[in-house]
Amino acid sequence: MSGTFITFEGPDGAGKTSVLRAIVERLAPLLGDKLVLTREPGGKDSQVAEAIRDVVLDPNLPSMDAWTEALLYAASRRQHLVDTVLPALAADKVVVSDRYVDSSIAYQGGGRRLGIEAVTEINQFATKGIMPTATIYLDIRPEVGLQRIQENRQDEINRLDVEKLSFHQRVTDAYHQLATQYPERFLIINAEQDLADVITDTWTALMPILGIHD
Ligand SMILES: Nc1ncnc2c1ncn2[C@@H]1O[C@H](COP(=O)(O)OP(=O)(O)OP(=O)(O)O)[C@@H](O)[C@H]1O
Ligand SMILES: Cc1cn([C@H]2C[C@H](O)[C@@H](COP(=O)(O)O)O2)c(=O)[nH]c1=O
Repeated sequence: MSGTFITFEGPDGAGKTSVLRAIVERLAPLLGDKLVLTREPGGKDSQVAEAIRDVVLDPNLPSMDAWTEALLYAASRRQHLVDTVLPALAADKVVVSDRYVDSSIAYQGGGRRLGIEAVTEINQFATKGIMPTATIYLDIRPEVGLQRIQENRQDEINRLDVEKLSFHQRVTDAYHQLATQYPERFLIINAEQDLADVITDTWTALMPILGIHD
């Protein structure tokens, strides 16, 4: 793996989509076709991973078993790695992914209470241990993120958005545990600030990783 792999993580409503849009606008003129923006579950140019996304996020499938859910996320991740991430890294590109393994550990390990170790193990199998160079973590209290979603969002509400606050609190607790465990990889951004400040802090954190000088 010779390129740079950056992931964005955070609870629902943290602002990943909004921040990523602004960061990509600034990065695109600098990196051109060296920049690959993708997301999970699913992913750019990954038909199979996108098909799994449709199933795993479908609000009409409330009977889905929690382990089935964890395995589907891991399967989607595997396919996305093979189709998109690994070829781009091999071509020395910068891959920016909206969510990756940490989401499974936080949502399925913490939120669904499957346990951090078990979910890490499933994902080790799926990814062969490929981890990002850096992870931007948009830190927000779950109640603030959920309120943003309720107040503002126009797009679809998925199976996890409708979970209770206690679920989202466990997700956030698991993220904090990961941030403590991997302090060098996790770049923590205060996502409760105004969007412009969140974007500035994210850009400042990314610059040294990407070798960009203002
Ligand atoms: N810093 C901010 N302050 C206030 N509102 C914000 C901020 N960042 C994003 N929002 C708003 O909150 C809502 C959720 O933002 P966004 O979709 O970017 O979050 P997200 O992390 O991608 O959410 P999800 O993971 O649930 O898709 C949007 O309506 C967006 O305009
Ligand atoms: C990768 C991944 C995602 N999730 C959850 C987290 C979110 O609620 C949705 C994705 O929605 P987004 O708004 O498009 O980010 O899926 C998860 O539970 N486990 C995962 O591994």
